[in-house]
Amino acid sequence: MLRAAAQAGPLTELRIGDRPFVLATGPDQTQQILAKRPDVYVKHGHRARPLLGDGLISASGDAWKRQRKLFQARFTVAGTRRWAHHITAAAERIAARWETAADTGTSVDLGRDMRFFALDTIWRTLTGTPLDEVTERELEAVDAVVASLPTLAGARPDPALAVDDALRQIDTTAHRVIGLARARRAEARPEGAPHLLDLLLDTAETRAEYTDRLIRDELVTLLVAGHETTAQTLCWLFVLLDRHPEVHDRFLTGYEAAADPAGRDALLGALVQETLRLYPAVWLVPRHAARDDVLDGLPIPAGTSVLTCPYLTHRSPELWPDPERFDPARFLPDGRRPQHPAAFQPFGIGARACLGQHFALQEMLTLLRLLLPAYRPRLTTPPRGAVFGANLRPDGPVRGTLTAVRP
Ligand code: HEM
Repeated sequence: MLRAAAQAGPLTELRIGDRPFVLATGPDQTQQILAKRPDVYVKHGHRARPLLGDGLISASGDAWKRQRKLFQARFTVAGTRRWAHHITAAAERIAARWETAADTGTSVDLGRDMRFFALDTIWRTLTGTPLDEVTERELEAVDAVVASLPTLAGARPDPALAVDDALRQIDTTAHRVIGLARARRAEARPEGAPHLLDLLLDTAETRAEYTDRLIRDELVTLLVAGHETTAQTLCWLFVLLDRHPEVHDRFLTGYEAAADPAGRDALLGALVQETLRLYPAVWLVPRHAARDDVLDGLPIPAGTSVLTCPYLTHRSPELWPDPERFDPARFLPDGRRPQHPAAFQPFGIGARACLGQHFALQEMLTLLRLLLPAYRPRLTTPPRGAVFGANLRPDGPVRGTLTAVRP
Protein backbone atom coordinates (compact mmCIF):
# COMPACT_ATOMS: atom_id res chain seq x y z
CA MET A 1 0.00 0.00 0.00
CA LEU A 2 2.82 2.41 0.91
CA ARG A 3 4.60 1.60 -2.33
CA ALA A 4 1.44 2.38 -4.32
CA ALA A 5 1.09 5.65 -2.41
CA ALA A 6 4.72 6.53 -3.10
CA GLN A 7 4.12 6.20 -6.84
CA ALA A 8 1.63 9.03 -6.53
CA GLY A 9 4.50 11.43 -5.77
CA PRO A 10 7.06 12.53 -3.22
CA LEU A 11 4.34 13.71 -0.82
CA THR A 12 1.07 11.79 -0.61
CA GLU A 13 -2.03 11.92 1.56
CA LEU A 14 -3.23 8.46 2.54
CA ARG A 15 -5.48 6.68 5.04
CA ILE A 16 -4.36 3.71 7.10
CA GLY A 17 -7.49 2.24 8.66
CA ASP A 18 -9.53 5.27 9.64
CA ARG A 19 -6.53 7.54 10.19
CA PRO A 20 -5.17 10.13 7.74
CA PHE A 21 -1.41 10.39 7.17
CA VAL A 22 0.95 12.29 4.95
CA LEU A 23 3.69 10.10 3.50
CA ALA A 24 6.93 11.76 2.39
CA THR A 25 9.30 9.78 0.19
CA GLY A 26 11.04 12.57 -1.74
CA PRO A 27 14.45 13.61 -0.39
CA ASP A 28 13.59 17.34 -0.29
CA GLN A 29 10.38 16.72 1.64
CA THR A 30 12.12 14.26 4.00
CA GLN A 31 14.85 16.80 4.67
CA GLN A 32 12.26 19.51 5.41
CA ILE A 33 10.49 17.28 7.94
CA LEU A 34 13.44 15.68 9.72
CA ALA A 35 16.22 18.22 9.45
CA LYS A 36 14.99 21.70 8.55
CA ARG A 37 11.81 22.05 10.60
CA PRO A 38 12.35 20.02 13.77
CA ASP A 39 10.23 22.48 15.78
CA VAL A 40 7.23 21.78 13.53
CA TYR A 41 7.63 18.02 13.04
CA VAL A 42 8.15 16.50 16.45
CA LYS A 43 8.15 13.11 18.09
CA HIS A 44 4.86 12.58 19.84
CA GLY A 45 3.27 9.68 21.76
CA HIS A 46 6.06 7.28 20.80
CA ARG A 47 4.76 3.79 20.01
CA ALA A 48 7.48 2.27 22.20
CA ARG A 49 6.78 4.43 25.27
CA PRO A 50 5.47 1.49 27.39
CA LEU A 51 8.90 -0.10 26.93
CA LEU A 52 11.22 2.90 26.77
CA GLY A 53 9.48 5.28 29.16
CA ASP A 54 11.17 8.69 29.04
CA GLY A 55 14.44 7.37 27.58
CA LEU A 56 16.28 9.24 24.84
CA ILE A 57 14.25 7.87 21.92
CA SER A 58 10.87 8.94 23.26
CA ALA A 59 11.95 12.08 25.16
CA SER A 60 11.23 15.51 23.69
CA GLY A 61 11.95 19.22 24.23
CA ASP A 62 14.56 20.37 26.74
CA ALA A 63 14.62 17.02 28.56
CA TRP A 64 15.65 15.35 25.28
CA LYS A 65 18.40 17.95 24.70
CA ARG A 66 19.89 17.30 28.15
CA GLN A 67 19.62 13.54 27.81
CA ARG A 68 21.25 13.54 24.37
CA LYS A 69 24.09 15.79 25.56
CA LEU A 70 24.92 13.35 28.34
CA PHE A 71 25.64 10.50 25.89
CA GLN A 72 26.79 12.38 22.81
CA ALA A 73 30.55 12.42 23.46
CA ARG A 74 30.55 8.64 24.01
CA PHE A 75 29.14 8.03 20.53
CA THR A 76 31.09 10.32 18.21
CA VAL A 77 33.67 8.68 15.91
CA ALA A 78 36.38 9.37 18.51
CA GLY A 79 34.11 8.53 21.45
CA THR A 80 33.24 5.17 19.93
CA ARG A 81 36.92 4.18 20.06
CA ARG A 82 36.66 3.81 23.81
CA TRP A 83 34.33 0.84 23.20
CA ALA A 84 36.61 -0.89 20.67
CA HIS A 85 37.87 -3.53 23.11
CA HIS A 86 34.31 -4.47 24.09
CA ILE A 87 33.23 -4.68 20.46
CA THR A 88 36.23 -6.86 19.60
CA ALA A 89 35.64 -9.19 22.57
CA ALA A 90 32.00 -9.68 21.58
CA ALA A 91 32.96 -10.30 17.93
CA GLU A 92 35.61 -12.86 18.91
CA ARG A 93 33.00 -14.75 20.88
CA ILE A 94 30.87 -15.23 17.75
CA ALA A 95 33.92 -16.00 15.59
CA ALA A 96 34.85 -18.79 18.04
CA ARG A 97 31.30 -20.19 17.78
CA TRP A 98 31.50 -20.14 14.00
CA GLU A 99 34.91 -21.81 13.99
CA THR A 100 33.52 -24.71 16.01
CA ALA A 101 30.40 -24.92 13.85
CA ALA A 102 32.46 -24.96 10.64
CA ASP A 103 34.82 -27.61 12.04
CA THR A 104 32.03 -29.88 13.23
CA GLY A 105 29.61 -29.23 10.38
CA THR A 106 26.94 -28.05 12.83
CA SER A 107 24.37 -25.57 11.60
CA VAL A 108 24.28 -22.03 12.97
CA ASP A 109 21.32 -19.87 13.89
CA LEU A 110 22.54 -16.64 12.31
CA GLY A 111 19.58 -14.70 13.69
CA ARG A 112 20.41 -15.76 17.21
CA ASP A 113 24.16 -15.21 16.79
CA MET A 114 23.71 -11.70 15.39
CA ARG A 115 21.29 -10.85 18.19
CA PHE A 116 23.69 -12.23 20.80
CA PHE A 117 26.58 -10.27 19.32
CA ALA A 118 24.74 -6.95 19.22
CA LEU A 119 23.27 -7.45 22.69
CA ASP A 120 26.61 -8.54 24.16
CA THR A 121 28.30 -5.46 22.67
CA ILE A 122 25.86 -2.93 24.05
CA TRP A 123 25.67 -4.80 27.37
CA ARG A 124 29.44 -4.52 27.79
CA THR A 125 29.39 -0.78 27.10
CA LEU A 126 26.61 -0.33 29.64
CA THR A 127 27.92 -2.54 32.41
CA GLY A 128 31.54 -3.41 31.63
CA THR A 129 30.73 -7.13 31.84
CA PRO A 130 30.11 -9.77 29.15
CA LEU A 131 26.51 -10.82 28.60
CA ASP A 132 25.74 -14.05 30.46
CA GLU A 133 23.26 -16.64 29.24
CA VAL A 134 20.72 -16.05 32.03
CA THR A 135 20.53 -12.32 31.24
CA GLU A 136 20.40 -13.11 27.53
CA ARG A 137 17.34 -15.30 28.11
CA GLU A 138 15.74 -12.68 30.35
CA LEU A 139 16.25 -10.08 27.65
CA GLU A 140 14.21 -12.16 25.22
CA ALA A 141 11.40 -10.24 26.90
CA VAL A 142 12.70 -7.11 25.13
CA ASP A 143 12.34 -8.77 21.73
CA ALA A 144 8.84 -9.98 22.65
CA VAL A 145 7.78 -6.42 23.50
CA VAL A 146 9.41 -4.93 20.38
CA ALA A 147 7.68 -7.54 18.19
CA SER A 148 4.34 -6.57 19.73
CA LEU A 149 4.73 -2.82 19.13
CA PRO A 150 2.30 -1.30 16.66
CA THR A 151 3.98 -0.04 13.48
CA LEU A 152 2.33 3.34 13.99
CA ALA A 153 1.75 5.29 17.20
CA GLY A 154 -1.88 5.37 18.22
CA ALA A 155 -2.74 2.03 16.56
CA ARG A 156 -4.55 -0.33 18.89
CA PRO A 157 -2.22 -3.02 20.29
CA ASP A 158 -3.10 -6.60 19.39
CA PRO A 159 -4.90 -7.99 22.50
CA ALA A 160 -3.44 -11.43 21.71
CA LEU A 161 0.01 -10.02 22.40
CA ALA A 162 -0.24 -9.27 26.10
CA VAL A 163 3.22 -8.15 27.14
CA ASP A 164 2.74 -7.27 30.81
CA ASP A 165 4.86 -10.22 31.99
CA ALA A 166 7.61 -9.31 29.53
CA LEU A 167 7.62 -5.68 30.73
CA ARG A 168 7.82 -6.90 34.35
CA GLN A 169 10.75 -9.16 33.44
CA ILE A 170 12.56 -6.23 31.78
CA ASP A 171 12.06 -4.07 34.89
CA THR A 172 13.37 -6.86 37.13
CA THR A 173 16.50 -7.32 35.01
CA ALA A 174 17.10 -3.56 34.71
CA HIS A 175 16.74 -2.93 38.44
CA ARG A 176 18.99 -5.90 39.24
CA VAL A 177 21.80 -4.63 37.04
CA ILE A 178 21.43 -1.07 38.36
CA GLY A 179 21.60 -2.46 41.93
CA LEU A 180 24.72 -4.48 41.08
CA ALA A 181 26.42 -1.44 39.55
CA ARG A 182 25.60 0.60 42.67
CA ALA A 183 26.99 -2.11 44.95
CA ARG A 184 30.16 -2.34 42.87
CA ARG A 185 30.62 1.42 43.07
CA ALA A 186 30.14 1.37 46.84
CA GLU A 187 33.14 -0.97 47.08
CA ALA A 188 35.42 0.71 44.55
CA ARG A 189 34.31 3.82 42.79
CA PRO A 190 35.41 3.70 39.14
CA GLU A 191 37.38 6.66 37.86
CA GLY A 192 35.81 8.78 35.13
CA ALA A 193 32.52 6.88 34.60
CA PRO A 194 34.02 4.19 32.38
CA HIS A 195 30.72 2.60 31.37
CA LEU A 196 27.36 4.06 30.48
CA LEU A 197 25.65 2.85 33.62
CA ASP A 198 28.40 4.50 35.70
CA LEU A 199 27.81 7.69 33.74
CA LEU A 200 24.09 7.55 34.58
CA LEU A 201 24.76 6.81 38.26
CA ASP A 202 27.36 9.60 38.49
CA THR A 203 24.89 12.01 36.91
CA ALA A 204 22.15 10.97 39.34
CA GLU A 205 24.31 12.23 42.21
CA THR A 206 24.04 15.82 41.03
CA ARG A 207 20.90 15.93 38.89
CA ALA A 208 17.58 15.15 40.48
CA GLU A 209 15.86 14.28 37.19
CA TYR A 210 18.02 11.15 36.95
CA THR A 211 15.73 9.08 39.16
CA ASP A 212 15.91 5.28 39.23
CA ARG A 213 13.04 5.33 36.76
CA LEU A 214 14.94 7.47 34.23
CA ILE A 215 18.10 5.40 34.71
CA ARG A 216 16.01 2.29 33.94
CA ASP A 217 14.48 4.02 30.90
CA GLU A 218 17.89 5.03 29.47
CA LEU A 219 19.32 1.57 30.10
CA VAL A 220 16.40 -0.13 28.32
CA THR A 221 16.44 2.47 25.52
CA LEU A 222 20.11 1.81 24.76
CA LEU A 223 19.57 -1.94 24.96
CA VAL A 224 16.64 -1.81 22.56
CA ALA A 225 18.02 0.78 20.14
CA GLY A 226 21.48 -0.72 20.33
CA HIS A 227 20.80 -4.32 19.40
CA GLU A 228 17.72 -5.06 17.27
CA THR A 229 18.66 -2.72 14.45
CA THR A 230 22.27 -3.89 14.21
CA ALA A 231 21.31 -7.55 14.51
CA GLN A 232 18.65 -7.24 11.77
CA THR A 233 21.06 -5.43 9.45
CA LEU A 234 23.67 -8.17 9.85
CA CYS A 235 21.00 -10.83 9.20
CA TRP A 236 19.87 -9.06 6.03
CA LEU A 237 23.47 -8.87 4.86
CA PHE A 238 23.80 -12.65 5.13
CA VAL A 239 20.42 -13.12 3.43
CA LEU A 240 21.49 -10.89 0.53
CA LEU A 241 24.84 -12.66 0.12
CA ASP A 242 23.02 -15.99 0.11
CA ARG A 243 20.63 -14.76 -2.59
CA HIS A 244 23.54 -13.33 -4.63
CA PRO A 245 26.52 -15.70 -4.39
CA GLU A 246 28.17 -13.86 -7.31
CA VAL A 247 28.36 -10.72 -5.11
CA HIS A 248 29.96 -12.79 -2.37
CA ASP A 249 32.49 -14.18 -4.90
CA ARG A 250 33.35 -10.68 -6.11
CA PHE A 251 33.72 -9.52 -2.52
CA LEU A 252 36.13 -12.37 -1.65
CA THR A 253 38.26 -11.77 -4.74
CA GLY A 254 38.40 -8.03 -4.08
CA TYR A 255 39.14 -8.56 -0.39
CA GLU A 256 42.07 -10.82 -1.14
CA ALA A 257 43.45 -8.39 -3.72
CA ALA A 258 43.00 -5.23 -1.60
CA ALA A 259 46.28 -3.45 -1.00
CA ASP A 260 45.73 -2.56 2.65
CA PRO A 261 43.28 -2.72 5.60
CA ALA A 262 41.61 0.52 4.45
CA GLY A 263 40.88 -1.03 1.06
CA ARG A 264 39.41 -4.12 2.72
CA ASP A 265 37.27 -2.00 5.06
CA ALA A 266 35.98 -0.04 2.05
CA LEU A 267 34.67 -3.31 0.56
CA LEU A 268 33.06 -4.36 3.85
CA GLY A 269 31.61 -0.89 4.38
CA ALA A 270 30.04 -0.95 0.91
CA LEU A 271 28.33 -4.27 1.69
CA VAL A 272 26.93 -2.85 4.92
CA GLN A 273 25.73 0.39 3.28
CA GLU A 274 24.04 -1.42 0.41
CA THR A 275 22.31 -3.70 2.92
CA LEU A 276 21.13 -0.63 4.85
CA ARG A 277 19.86 0.88 1.59
CA LEU A 278 17.72 -2.13 0.71
CA TYR A 279 16.72 -3.09 4.26
CA PRO A 280 16.90 -0.03 6.54
CA ALA A 281 16.02 -1.53 9.94
CA VAL A 282 14.17 1.69 10.82
CA TRP A 283 12.10 1.69 7.65
CA LEU A 284 9.48 4.23 8.74
CA VAL A 285 10.16 7.40 10.73
CA PRO A 286 6.99 9.06 12.07
CA ARG A 287 6.55 12.67 13.14
CA HIS A 288 3.64 14.79 14.36
CA ALA A 289 2.93 18.32 13.10
CA ALA A 290 3.03 20.49 16.24
CA ARG A 291 1.61 23.46 14.31
CA ASP A 292 0.13 24.34 10.92
CA ASP A 293 2.61 24.17 8.07
CA VAL A 294 2.74 24.02 4.30
CA LEU A 295 4.98 21.41 2.67
CA ASP A 296 5.54 21.69 -1.05
CA GLY A 297 2.24 23.57 -1.36
CA LEU A 298 0.32 20.94 0.64
CA PRO A 299 -1.31 22.39 3.80
CA ILE A 300 -0.35 20.29 6.86
CA PRO A 301 -2.70 21.18 9.72
CA ALA A 302 -1.40 20.92 13.31
CA GLY A 303 -1.93 17.38 14.59
CA THR A 304 -1.26 15.67 11.24
CA SER A 305 0.75 12.44 11.39
CA VAL A 306 3.59 12.60 8.92
CA LEU A 307 5.60 9.56 7.87
CA THR A 308 9.01 9.59 6.24
CA CYS A 309 10.04 6.27 4.78
CA PRO A 310 13.72 5.44 4.22
CA TYR A 311 12.67 2.09 2.73
CA LEU A 312 10.85 3.79 -0.16
CA THR A 313 13.30 6.67 -0.59
CA HIS A 314 16.15 4.17 -0.81
CA ARG A 315 14.29 2.29 -3.55
CA SER A 316 13.22 5.31 -5.58
CA PRO A 317 14.17 4.86 -9.26
CA GLU A 318 14.52 8.65 -9.52
CA LEU A 319 17.41 8.53 -7.08
CA TRP A 320 18.89 5.07 -7.47
CA PRO A 321 19.43 3.47 -10.90
CA ASP A 322 18.09 -0.12 -10.91
CA PRO A 323 17.04 0.36 -7.27
CA GLU A 324 16.05 -3.24 -6.49
CA ARG A 325 19.47 -4.57 -7.48
CA PHE A 326 21.89 -5.56 -4.70
CA ASP A 327 24.97 -3.69 -5.86
CA PRO A 328 27.46 -2.81 -3.11
CA ALA A 329 29.72 -1.14 -5.71
CA ARG A 330 27.40 1.90 -5.48
CA PHE A 331 29.06 2.64 -2.13
CA LEU A 332 32.68 2.18 -3.18
CA PRO A 333 34.69 5.43 -3.39
CA ASP A 334 34.20 5.64 -7.17
CA GLY A 335 30.60 4.35 -7.09
CA ARG A 336 27.65 6.33 -8.46
CA ARG A 337 25.12 7.39 -5.87
CA PRO A 338 22.87 10.39 -5.32
CA GLN A 339 24.45 13.20 -3.34
CA HIS A 340 21.27 14.53 -1.72
CA PRO A 341 21.68 14.18 2.10
CA ALA A 342 18.25 12.55 2.42
CA ALA A 343 18.64 10.11 -0.50
CA PHE A 344 20.34 7.64 1.84
CA GLN A 345 19.40 8.00 5.49
CA PRO A 346 19.37 4.63 7.30
CA PHE A 347 20.37 6.40 10.51
CA GLY A 348 17.96 9.29 10.07
CA ILE A 349 18.93 12.91 9.54
CA GLY A 350 18.68 16.08 11.60
CA ALA A 351 18.96 16.55 15.34
CA ARG A 352 17.20 13.27 16.13
CA ALA A 353 19.44 11.16 13.90
CA CYS A 354 20.79 7.96 15.41
CA LEU A 355 23.00 8.43 18.46
CA GLY A 356 24.71 5.09 17.82
CA GLN A 357 25.47 5.25 14.10
CA HIS A 358 29.28 5.27 14.40
CA PHE A 359 29.05 2.61 17.07
CA ALA A 360 26.81 0.43 14.85
CA LEU A 361 29.11 0.76 11.84
CA GLN A 362 32.16 0.01 13.97
CA GLU A 363 30.41 -3.02 15.44
CA MET A 364 29.37 -4.43 12.09
CA LEU A 365 32.81 -3.91 10.51
CA THR A 366 34.58 -5.53 13.46
CA LEU A 367 32.43 -8.65 13.27
CA LEU A 368 32.43 -8.89 9.48
CA ARG A 369 36.23 -8.59 9.31
CA LEU A 370 36.34 -11.85 11.26
CA LEU A 371 33.47 -13.70 9.59
CA LEU A 372 33.13 -12.72 5.96
CA PRO A 373 36.60 -13.49 4.62
CA ALA A 374 36.63 -16.79 6.53
CA TYR A 375 33.20 -18.40 6.04
CA ARG A 376 30.55 -18.75 3.42
CA PRO A 377 27.18 -19.32 5.09
CA ARG A 378 24.55 -21.25 3.09
CA LEU A 379 21.10 -20.60 4.44
CA THR A 380 19.01 -23.69 5.02
CA THR A 381 15.93 -21.67 5.98
CA PRO A 382 16.16 -18.44 3.96
CA PRO A 383 13.39 -15.96 4.78
CA ARG A 384 10.92 -15.40 1.97
CA GLY A 385 10.25 -11.78 2.73
CA ALA A 386 10.25 -9.06 5.33
CA VAL A 387 8.06 -8.14 8.28
CA PHE A 388 7.37 -4.41 8.24
CA GLY A 389 6.89 -4.01 12.00
CA ALA A 390 8.57 -1.64 14.44
CA ASN A 391 11.75 -2.75 12.63
CA LEU A 392 12.23 -4.32 9.23
CA ARG A 393 13.07 -7.93 9.95
CA PRO A 394 13.27 -11.22 8.03
CA ASP A 395 9.95 -13.10 8.12
CA GLY A 396 11.42 -16.28 9.57
CA PRO A 397 14.48 -17.76 11.21
CA VAL A 398 17.82 -17.31 9.45
CA ARG A 399 19.71 -20.58 9.84
CA GLY A 400 22.45 -22.12 7.78
CA THR A 401 25.63 -24.09 7.52
CA LEU A 402 29.14 -22.70 7.21
CA THR A 403 31.92 -23.57 4.82
CA ALA A 404 35.39 -22.31 5.58
CA VAL A 405 36.57 -20.18 2.66
CA ARG A 406 40.19 -21.27 3.03
CA PRO A 407 40.21 -24.60 4.89
C1 HEM B 1 22.20 -0.61 12.01
C2 HEM B 1 21.96 -0.09 13.19
C3 HEM B 1 21.07 1.08 13.47
C4 HEM B 1 20.15 1.71 12.69
C5 HEM B 1 19.74 1.38 11.25
C6 HEM B 1 19.60 2.80 13.47
C7 HEM B 1 18.66 3.71 12.99
C8 HEM B 1 18.18 4.78 13.72
C9 HEM B 1 17.31 5.81 13.19
C10 HEM B 1 16.78 5.88 11.76
C11 HEM B 1 17.09 6.70 14.19
C12 HEM B 1 16.27 7.99 14.09
C13 HEM B 1 14.80 7.77 14.38
C14 HEM B 1 13.99 9.06 14.29
O1 HEM B 1 14.45 10.06 13.74
O2 HEM B 1 12.86 9.03 14.77
C15 HEM B 1 17.77 6.22 15.37
C16 HEM B 1 17.75 6.83 16.61
C17 HEM B 1 18.44 6.37 17.70
N1 HEM B 1 19.35 5.34 17.74
FE1 HEM B 1 19.84 4.13 16.21
N2 HEM B 1 20.18 2.79 14.71
C18 HEM B 1 21.09 1.77 14.75
C19 HEM B 1 21.92 1.43 15.82
C20 HEM B 1 21.95 2.06 17.04
C21 HEM B 1 22.83 1.74 18.13
C22 HEM B 1 23.92 0.67 18.09
C23 HEM B 1 22.50 2.56 19.17
C24 HEM B 1 23.11 2.68 20.55
C25 HEM B 1 24.31 2.41 20.86
C26 HEM B 1 21.41 3.40 18.73
C27 HEM B 1 20.79 4.36 19.49
C28 HEM B 1 19.84 5.24 19.02
C29 HEM B 1 19.21 6.24 19.86
C30 HEM B 1 19.46 6.47 21.35
C31 HEM B 1 18.34 6.96 19.03
C32 HEM B 1 17.46 8.15 19.42
C33 HEM B 1 18.26 9.41 19.23
C34 HEM B 1 17.50 10.68 19.61
O3 HEM B 1 16.28 10.73 19.47
O4 HEM B 1 18.19 11.61 20.04
N3 HEM B 1 21.11 3.08 17.44
N4 HEM B 1 18.46 5.06 15.05
